[in-house]
Amino acid sequence: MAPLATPRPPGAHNAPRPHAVTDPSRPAVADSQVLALRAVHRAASDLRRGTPVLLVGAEGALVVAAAETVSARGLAELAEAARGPAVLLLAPVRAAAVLQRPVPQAVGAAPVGAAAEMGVVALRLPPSLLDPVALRSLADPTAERLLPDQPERMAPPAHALQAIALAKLARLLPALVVAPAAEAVAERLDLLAVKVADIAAYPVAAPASLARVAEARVPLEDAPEARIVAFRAADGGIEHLAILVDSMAPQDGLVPLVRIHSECFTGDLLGSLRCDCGPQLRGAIKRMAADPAGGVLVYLAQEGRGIGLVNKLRAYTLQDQGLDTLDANRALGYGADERNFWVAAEMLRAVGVDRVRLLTNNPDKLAGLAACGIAVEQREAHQFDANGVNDGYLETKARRFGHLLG
Ligand SMILES: Nc1nc2c(ncn2[C@@H]2O[C@H](COP(=O)(O)OP(=O)(O)OP(=O)(O)O)[C@@H](O)[C@H]2O)c(=O)[nH]1
Ligand SMILES: [Zn+2]
Repeated sequence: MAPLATPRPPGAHNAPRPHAVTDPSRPAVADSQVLALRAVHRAASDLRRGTPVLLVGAEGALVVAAAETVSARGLAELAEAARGPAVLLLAPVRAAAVLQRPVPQAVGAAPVGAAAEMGVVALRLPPSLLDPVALRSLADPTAERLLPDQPERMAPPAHALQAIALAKLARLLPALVVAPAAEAVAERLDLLAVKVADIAAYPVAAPASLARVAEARVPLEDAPEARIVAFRAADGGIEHLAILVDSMAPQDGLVPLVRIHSECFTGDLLGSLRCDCGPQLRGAIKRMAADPAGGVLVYLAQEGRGIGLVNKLRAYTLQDQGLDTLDANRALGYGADERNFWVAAEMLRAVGVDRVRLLTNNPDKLAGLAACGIAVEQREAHQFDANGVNDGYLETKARRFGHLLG
């Protein structure tokens, strides 16, 4: 299926997009954009290390550290750079659990994708809670312990939403200890500064910078002519893969089968019975090889519907305590589905595909891909039987995510 491996000429696509995916040897990404992506990625890495970072915008600077990772040293740096008391930022559903009462934003039964998944709540922290163990307990519903004091609700500071967005990009729990910052002190402490506008732009700007970095023939059991193409964004983040599956009975001019598959370490590699990812992955490749149009499987490095493997394991713990897959995500402070479909759309265009027959049961994927400029000409159902363990998971996808059956 040679055309799949050849990028289309610019302008061949139906819908507008922010940037073209380019040859890595001739990056079309502006230097300023590379710097912005790099700053966001570095700030996310610092949060993961427990180091505070500075969020800078028109409304001043906020020094922030992730509640999950911050150490005593990080808290001391934060206190030194602060010019006001530290507060804890939490997603509304987590804040409601900590306060043991509803907060106005937390509408537990709201539909997927509703505004209830946005928002942030700020809590005043008494000194007894400014401690790494207490902060982890406040952030993580799977690590709760009895605390000496209760935090109180207050108005969130400027840049609070962007702080939550940065924690999510870092695949950390969206829970941050923050304070208004003295920029000069933060600079002296060598804390990294990132612009809030760059955090806001990142979900579209990073995929727009994807470049093909490697490509190889990898014969698969069900698709002997398969090729894998690797893509890397200018921030240096983890690579995404496109698996090009040639048809065993090719016919030119047909719309290819496409599957957007989010990484699932447990299901794809280990054969976990909690989900249906393994059968869907292997089944998609098999179907593509048998289809006259062949296909592309986009393998997104967005484990756990974009919350990361560690948070997915936490979500499993909560599911073992009785929550379903959707409420478990929300209890952690995440939305039901945090994936970024720009990544998939840019990769498809880069391999010459802008019209697809999408293998999915998920209506949000159809809409998400279409919103990123890919013409979804048809949906192909991609259902596998329940296995005795994932029955409740599949039932929740049908009932609460609106998955289409058949
Ligand atoms: N957060 C979370 N992610 C899960 C859970 N179970 C599976 N996943 C992740 O869900 C993703 C797989 O979703 P998809 O196969 O794209 O399924 P879908 O969105 O339900 O849609 P289709 O399979 O296309 O119909 C993978 O990244 C899995 O790691 C869970 O209980 N919680
Ligand atoms: Zn899975």
